[in-house]
Amino acid sequence: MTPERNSRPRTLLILGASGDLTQRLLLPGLASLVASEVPADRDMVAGLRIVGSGRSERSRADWQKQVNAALAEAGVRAADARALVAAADYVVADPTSKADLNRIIEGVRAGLIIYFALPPAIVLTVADTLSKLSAEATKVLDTAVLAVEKPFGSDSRSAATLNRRLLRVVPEEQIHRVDHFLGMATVLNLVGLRFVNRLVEPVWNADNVEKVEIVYDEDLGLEGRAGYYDTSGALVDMLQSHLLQVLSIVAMEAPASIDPVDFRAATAQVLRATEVWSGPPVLPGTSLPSRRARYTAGTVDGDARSGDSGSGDSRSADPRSGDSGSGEKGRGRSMPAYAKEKGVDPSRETETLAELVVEVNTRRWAGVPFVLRSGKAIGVPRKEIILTLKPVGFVPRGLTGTERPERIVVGLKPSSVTLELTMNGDGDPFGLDRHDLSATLDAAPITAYGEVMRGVLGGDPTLSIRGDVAETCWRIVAPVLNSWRRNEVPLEEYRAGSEGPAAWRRDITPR
Ligand SMILES: NC(=O)C1=CN([C@@H]2O[C@H](COP(=O)(O)OP(=O)(O)OC[C@H]3O[C@@H](n4cnc5c(N)ncnc54)[C@H](OP(=O)(O)O)[C@@H]3O)[C@@H](O)[C@H]2O)C=CC1
Ligand SMILES: O=C1O[C@H](COP(=O)(O)O)[C@@H](O)[C@H](O)[C@H]1O
Repeated sequence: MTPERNSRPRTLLILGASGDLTQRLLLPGLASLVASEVPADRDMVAGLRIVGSGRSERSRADWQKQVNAALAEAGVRAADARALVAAADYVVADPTSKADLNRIIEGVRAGLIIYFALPPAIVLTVADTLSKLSAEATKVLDTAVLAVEKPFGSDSRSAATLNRRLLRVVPEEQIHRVDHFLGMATVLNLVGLRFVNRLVEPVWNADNVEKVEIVYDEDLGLEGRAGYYDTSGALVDMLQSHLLQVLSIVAMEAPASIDPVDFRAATAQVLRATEVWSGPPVLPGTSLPSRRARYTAGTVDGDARSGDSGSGDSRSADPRSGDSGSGEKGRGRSMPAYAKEKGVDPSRETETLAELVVEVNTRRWAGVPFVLRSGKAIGVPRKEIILTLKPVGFVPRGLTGTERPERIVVGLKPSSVTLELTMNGDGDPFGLDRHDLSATLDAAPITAYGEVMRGVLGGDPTLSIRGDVAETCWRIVAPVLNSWRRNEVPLEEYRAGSEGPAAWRRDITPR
């Protein structure tokens, strides 16, 4: 049975609608489609019934207000929002209860999309519950699409189990494994940048590239998400999922087309060839291919250059801010030490900053280290991909200032592409300096989650993670998770608002 694509009316059932993901990302993503100037986007959401569900008591009117607020925030005119808001409904239900799910799903008369906006720990139970529903509900599920968030399982085995159990509910083509980094405009732009530009395409390989860094450093802290984050940490939250997906596009061969089969085969090939780095040390100060650290108290104010190594000394927090910490976004915020955040179990040794070096064992990339890094509470957020190029084979005698390598820097947020070139500096034509050729891209009108929703609602799996790939990503990081569990890699500290432990700072190529 094929999913009912774009058949209208359809019902989007969000399980866990009272949560952070729904509020901050899913509804704004949907709203960006409604606000889109592209008719096909608006078409995708026209006639949609957005049903929120959760155990929390909540009224239909409250939910409609929340949907309406997201639409208004995206600039949707009240007249255009009216039908969607009026059709929106909220059902108090436990997603692990058969009776509750039967009650909701039996009533669905049109194409059903179920979005699991739920803590990863209960996803398997919910999948199992879905596989045991009444005949009437099961009939509705026959054509349903299931959208499942990351992290998908907690290791290769549990990911394989989850795959099998989801397949008891719907076939693979109706499962959408979400990774919103694949919906980021800049990540998708990599495909065009890499494969269409004569200047870029020929240098994108081990003959020309010394090192690739994929960095996603955020100034945000825990943001009240201890329940989830404290059991995952930076490696699982960011590297195992998002950054490996970015790597798969950075390193893939040109697919024959950008249809889902070709595109996903090309990215899967990269991840199947990816392993923890086994070559000579890449991260200075350690012979290991990974490092981890967590933040101590500090102030995130954007001026991190004087950051220290994270002594755990809460005196570095800004006493004037009166801010209790990471519950808010923005700058100039004092943050408590991660270990003192509400809901954190300090004995878990959860890392908030992780670095991992991997290799991609393909003809194109063998021998090139790929450094993945992501941290929270970092003073100067950096979200970019940096390709450091190898020096040219010959430099005419007399040219000076050629030591600094050229780089291609792709900004993930904000979106930009910069070619860092060596050219003549002021005055002396043969004394060279670094100059940037930079293009800043306008913010995409469709958010990354809007792009995800486009795929989910449109039944297009191009940006959905294949089931086997979800398992592969765990295989890649398993040796690191194991060595961290065995305490072979020390958990270092950095002050919130700094750039990470002092000893690490020089390693990520400075801008
Ligand atoms: N938040 C984010 O920034 C991002 C989140 N994600 C992913 O999205 C998913 C959801 O994240 P998020 O919204 O932050 O999660 P939350 O912790 O906010 O949980 C979402 C909802 O799930 C329900 N819930 C919690 N525990 C249970 C339980 N034991 N049984 C049944 N329902 C439960 C709660 O609703 P109620 O109590 O009303 O039932 C809660 O509001 C996760 O997989 C996460 O990794 C992905 C990218 C970003
Ligand atoms: O999935 C997640 O992503 C966000 C970072 O993505 P962004 O689009 O919000 O910048 C990260 O903060 C969060 O911890 C993680 O769960």
